[in-house]
Amino acid sequence: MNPQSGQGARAAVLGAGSWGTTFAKVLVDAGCAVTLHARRPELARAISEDRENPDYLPGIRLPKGLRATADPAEALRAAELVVLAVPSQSLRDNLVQWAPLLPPDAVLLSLMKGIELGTTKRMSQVVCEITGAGPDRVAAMSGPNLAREIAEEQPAATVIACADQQRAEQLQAACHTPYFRPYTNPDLVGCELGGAVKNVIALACGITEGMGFGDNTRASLITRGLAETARLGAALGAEPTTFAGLAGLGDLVATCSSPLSRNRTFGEKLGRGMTVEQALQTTRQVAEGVKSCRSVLDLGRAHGVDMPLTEAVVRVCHEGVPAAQMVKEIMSREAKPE
Ligand SMILES: NC(=O)C1=CN([C@@H]2O[C@H](COP(=O)(O)OP(=O)(O)OC[C@H]3O[C@@H](n4cnc5c(N)ncnc54)[C@H](O)[C@@H]3O)[C@@H](O)[C@H]2O)C=CC1
Ligand SMILES: O=C(CO)COP(=O)(O)O
Repeated sequence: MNPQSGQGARAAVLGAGSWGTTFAKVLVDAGCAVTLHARRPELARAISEDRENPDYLPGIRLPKGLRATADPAEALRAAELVVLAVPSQSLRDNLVQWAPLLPPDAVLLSLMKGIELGTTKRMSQVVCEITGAGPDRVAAMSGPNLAREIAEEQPAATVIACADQQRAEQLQAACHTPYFRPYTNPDLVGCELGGAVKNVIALACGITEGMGFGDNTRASLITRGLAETARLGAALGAEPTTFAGLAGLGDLVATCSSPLSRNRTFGEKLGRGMTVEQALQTTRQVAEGVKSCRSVLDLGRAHGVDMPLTEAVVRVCHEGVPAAQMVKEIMSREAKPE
């Protein structure tokens, strides 16, 4: 990648779901040469030839310059920027297969918002572990970025987090378009935690929405959700200001409020009385919080951080506790100062 500017970079986007496809379009619109990797050849063909991803972004016209392939080696050939956009819990398996194909100096950008089950690692930590890349080559993007709105070119901002400021600026230039405005932030830990925990809080918001509660409930959950995210961040060395920014409050507000959010929608189904299994059967795209609520809680416990909302979501999603009982338990916790 051009050391001064990432503009015009040769990029591979791995994962042709709703966000991978949308971000591939952003990169093309910003002037990059992009190849998108889809698992199924018929989807790769539809993206390249019909210029549509009918499974994940029906009705969105994709740019002419966007090529897609089902062959990861072809996507990765000579890539300077490699974008990872698969579900968090499948990153490790996917990356083990892709690692031998990665060009040695490529910059690796994670779009994922989750914490790995079992290891409690953030996605950038998994990327470093599997690829051997140092922190100067690994970045994460996070912010209020509901894919469909961005695919429709509705204005939005985001954060590119990387320990190396020059790298972050390269990536910023690589994806800056008239409708997509990236900021940089050196706080990778805070940005990744913000993205992962907001999915859990969005599930909680969906659950209460499904039970018929209104805006006071949602605002209370967003605010207390932010408090527990910031507590976790403090324990893990994140910058407190990150949580007041796009990757913290910004993403929480968007995800907890939008009917486009898969996590909120999933929660709504639980709040209306579906079981997790029933809700999963009606969900095609990933709702990361359903699995990550457990790894986020494990991470909190490992660092002695109290995360009552995350714990409540784990109890509803994985311990069979009815949503109404969960609300009662949360509301009757010991009274304390804010
Ligand atoms: N969709 C959105 O609005 C946004 C999503 N994200 C994050 O980006 C990441 C990717 O999300 P989306 O593209 O939305 O997900 P999606 O569910 O729309 O697509 C997932 C993609 O990963 C592929 N994949 C590879 N291995 C897989 C496996 N083992 N199981 C299931 N799918 C597999 C699928 O074929 C598909 O192309 C997630 O961590 C999500 O939280 C972040 C910002 C916005
Ligand atoms: O991360 C997102 C918005 O920033 C997308 O949220 P969902 O995964 O809940 O759809």
